[in-house]
Amino acid sequence: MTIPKSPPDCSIVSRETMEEARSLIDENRDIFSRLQDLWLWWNKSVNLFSRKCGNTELYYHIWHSLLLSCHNPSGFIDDSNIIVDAGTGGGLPGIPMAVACPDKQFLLVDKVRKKQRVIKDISTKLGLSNITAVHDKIENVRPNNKFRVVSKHAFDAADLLSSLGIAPESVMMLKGKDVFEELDKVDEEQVSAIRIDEIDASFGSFFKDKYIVTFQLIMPQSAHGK
Ligand SMILES: C[S@@+](CC[C@H](N)C(=O)[O-])C[C@H]1O[C@@H](n2cnc3c(N)ncnc32)[C@H](O)[C@@H]1O
Repeated sequence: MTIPKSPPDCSIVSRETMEEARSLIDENRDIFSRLQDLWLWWNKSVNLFSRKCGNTELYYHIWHSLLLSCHNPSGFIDDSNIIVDAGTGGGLPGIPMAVACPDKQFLLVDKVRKKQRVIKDISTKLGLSNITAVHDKIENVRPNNKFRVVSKHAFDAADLLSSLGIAPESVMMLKGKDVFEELDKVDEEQVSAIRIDEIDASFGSFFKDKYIVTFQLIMPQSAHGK
């Protein structure tokens, strides 16, 4: 397996995927608008986003998150019904993904207890019964069925892969351009394939230098227990 070292090795997230994610926001305008209100309310007392964060930034956070639902590189994404959001913070990408995929179960994991209070409150108020808030380190999370992991701006790629308590089917991360340095540290024996897709910055400056990185793992679940 070759680990991509620099942007020229990347594919581009397709325009169809970008548009599909944007359409999901339009189709769910009411619930996302209530979500933004709840986030802004909670952000006054719990540090979820920067203090300057407003509706425009939250709109792009939602769009970024939905890209992780819509992006489906052939052969990389499995049919796992459980999706673990590692380092979810205030619920990104997990809450928007749970709105977009009501048939999947989402475990939103964060090691900070007060962030889990936020997730529980928002899930209840929005009626999202497919979200479970998990207050724990990702290292300790061990779903008992096939699962995949998503994560947005929360972990160094190599650190996340080595932290997982048991192996998911795949790991998909939204990352900045620092990902290329992080890939140097990835254990090649842990992954069978890596794919990197650059997000099309012609959709706006919030997409500049953003990448979706997808890993297929080869470690058998039983052999990776810690
Ligand atoms: C920079 S925030 C990103 C939050 C969110 N994903 C977003 O895009 O806004 C990183 C989050 O990861 C959580 N975190 C860091 N290490 C963790 C670990 N080992 N297990 C679970 N959560 C962790 C932190 O508590 C924090 O809420």
